[in-house]
Amino acid sequence: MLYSTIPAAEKRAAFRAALNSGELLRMPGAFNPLSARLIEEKGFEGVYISGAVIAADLGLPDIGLTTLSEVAGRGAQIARMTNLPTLIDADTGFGEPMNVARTVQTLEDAGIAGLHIEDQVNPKRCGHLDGKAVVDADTAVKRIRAAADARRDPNLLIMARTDVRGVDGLGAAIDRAKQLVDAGADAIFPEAMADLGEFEAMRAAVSVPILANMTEFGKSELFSTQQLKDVGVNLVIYPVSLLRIAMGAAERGLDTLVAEGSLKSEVPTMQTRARLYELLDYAAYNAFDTSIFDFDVPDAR
Ligand SMILES: C[C@](O)(C(=O)O)[C@H](CC(=O)O)C(=O)O
Ligand SMILES: [Mg+2]
Repeated sequence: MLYSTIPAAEKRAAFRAALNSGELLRMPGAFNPLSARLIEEKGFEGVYISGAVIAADLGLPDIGLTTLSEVAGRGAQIARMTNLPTLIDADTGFGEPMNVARTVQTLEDAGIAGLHIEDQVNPKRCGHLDGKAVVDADTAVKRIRAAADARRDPNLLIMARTDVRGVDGLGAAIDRAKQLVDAGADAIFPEAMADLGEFEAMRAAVSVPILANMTEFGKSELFSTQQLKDVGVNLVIYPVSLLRIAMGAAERGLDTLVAEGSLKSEVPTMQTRARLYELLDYAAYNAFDTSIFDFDVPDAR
């Protein structure tokens, strides 16, 4: 009931320990707060909070239109739903290095366990699209340094994402990743890797944990968890997958309603009321209520 029972600092410490365990952490993207609950219940190790999903949820393309307040607000709503660590997409950090510092503190206050900041220029775009541009090394390093210096909880994970692979190739992406680690990045998100060999090369080049982005309809093939584990990837995200699944189902349901005039044939595909209430832990709220009002006052009548 009321969800997360673990303070943010403990989630961050657990996230750090898990990242160093040698296991592959699987973090599907929660497309709303309740889905974080589902992710936890199904046995995943963490919850990802995608910038593309937050933007799409607001009916916006993922080109840096969302604000820090919107992202932190949604991040807090999702983080409070789960005892798992959450990793949030902080895009380019919402401005200059000073803004990045504020972003880090705001997301820390939102109860997030880790965040990633990328080296694209503003306006940014999805890392799997063509025509991206990146900032120079000096600016990218300043963003990460500002982020690392700003956190108050040393366990807040600062992950540097580099989009250089899609612009200047793998060699340049590896050089950039090394600079970002030297600047204080605790982990590297190499965006738009072409194949497993590229992940392997990145793994060999840096000493910190690395992330694989298994977003559909992108530049990377959808590798299995075993394949990613075998090349030494530490964390895998499925950022937009649950949104795509849910929106696909919503669209099919609406088509059925139009075609058949009722949703009767869709009912077997729906989450039942009982299952929804189970996820919400509805029964516990009833019990809580009872414990408040179930008392005996002999002289009250
Ligand atoms: C990971 C990502 O940054 C996101 O916002 O979820 C996106 C995902 C996507 O658009 O498929 C990305 O740039 O890869
Ligand atoms: Mg993003």
